[in-house]
Amino acid sequence: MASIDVFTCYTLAGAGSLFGLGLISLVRAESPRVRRALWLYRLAFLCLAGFLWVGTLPVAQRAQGMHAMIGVAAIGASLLAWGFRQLNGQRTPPVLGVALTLGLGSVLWWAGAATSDATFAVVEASVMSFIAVGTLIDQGVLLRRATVRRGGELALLLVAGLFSLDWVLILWHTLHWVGPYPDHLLFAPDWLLPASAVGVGLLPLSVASVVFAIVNDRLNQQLRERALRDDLTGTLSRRGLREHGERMLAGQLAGPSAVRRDTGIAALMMDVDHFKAINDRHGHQVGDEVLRHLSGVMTEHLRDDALLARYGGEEFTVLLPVRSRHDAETVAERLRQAIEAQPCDSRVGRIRVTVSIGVAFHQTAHSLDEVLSRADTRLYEAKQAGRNRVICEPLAA
Ligand SMILES: Nc1nc2c(ncn2[C@@H]2O[C@H](COP(=O)(O)OP(=O)(O)OP(=O)(O)O)[C@@H](O)[C@H]2O)c(=O)[nH]1
Repeated sequence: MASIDVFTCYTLAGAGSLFGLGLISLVRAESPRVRRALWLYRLAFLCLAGFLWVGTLPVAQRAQGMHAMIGVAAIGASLLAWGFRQLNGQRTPPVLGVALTLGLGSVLWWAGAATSDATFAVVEASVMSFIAVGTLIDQGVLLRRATVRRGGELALLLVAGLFSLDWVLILWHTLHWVGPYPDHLLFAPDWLLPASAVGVGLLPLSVASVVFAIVNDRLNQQLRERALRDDLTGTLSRRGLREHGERMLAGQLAGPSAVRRDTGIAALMMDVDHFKAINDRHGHQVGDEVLRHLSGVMTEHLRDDALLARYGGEEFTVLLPVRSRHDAETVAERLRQAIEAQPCDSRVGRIRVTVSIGVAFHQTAHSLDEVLSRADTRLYEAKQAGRNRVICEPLAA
């Protein structure tokens, strides 16, 4: 005899799904993609909440109730898998998602109504194994491709792994089953039954809490990122430059801004020439347009590995990995020329802008403040020398 009543676990699964529904409804997301994912999770938990109904049926009606519920549970599990894809930015065409989800549920309802109990059991175990293993593979591939792996996503992968293992074992035992048809419909030997039942019971609970944690974690990340951005231009703010810049200097940035062993870092301090005159002549709003235009031109001409920040009023800073002093000077000169060549098409017409740039190099043991201050000194020299030019610190500096 199994030491645990499977129907108690089904009731737990139903209650856990309702809890999950409540938990997911508490999450607020800004991105439409995440909002769609949350709707898929809500629908999934609504389907799985049907287990609560089965748990409360009189014993004589439970088998029939389970036949109906297993189709709904397959729809729920399929929606969970679809929700995870959506959460991770993978586009699943809605037609495909709906067709697969309803298709799997229909196969089970058809098998429950039109085939023998033994055939239904095999179809049930096959469909659930297909969803579980498919989800596991899909999540594994998505996480392998992801640039950042966080604990929440790995926890979800672990849940999918355990769920898959459970269903593959159930499938194997169902195919080799001899004996009467169990009314709880889990074809597993006594040693596996409690684990499978608890697994079914805990799946919605664990998925709901992990998804809740993932979405909240991303929201916090977004808020943090926003705090590091400048509202007007969308470039890094001074605080953002400090945070990302310190990490770039320490060689801790991953992705395109990672600094390789053979590269140094150049700091460019750039100031718009006679910006006050633009404000005075056309007003602050046009001045703001010019600043947005400048950040657009610079973003266009900088590689992905550069950090661009608005350091203050009309002063911008660029930090970028370079192989040599010559490279840094080339990048700075390219930016200066691009800005000079591309006037700002503002509401009052075309406005020509030039910039002065000071360049310094990061050497080991130099702090961010120190290297920025050296670049600032060169910027001052560029202004003194007549503006619209690049001045680079000499090699020995
Ligand atoms: N529109 C706008 N203007 C700003 C902003 N922040 C600072 N400013 C203006 O930028 C101007 C900077 O002027 P100055 O520091 O005198 O320098 P400049 O006129 O560019 O002259 P040089 O730097 O010497 O070439 C000031 O008029 C500030 O009010 C901003 O966010 N938007």
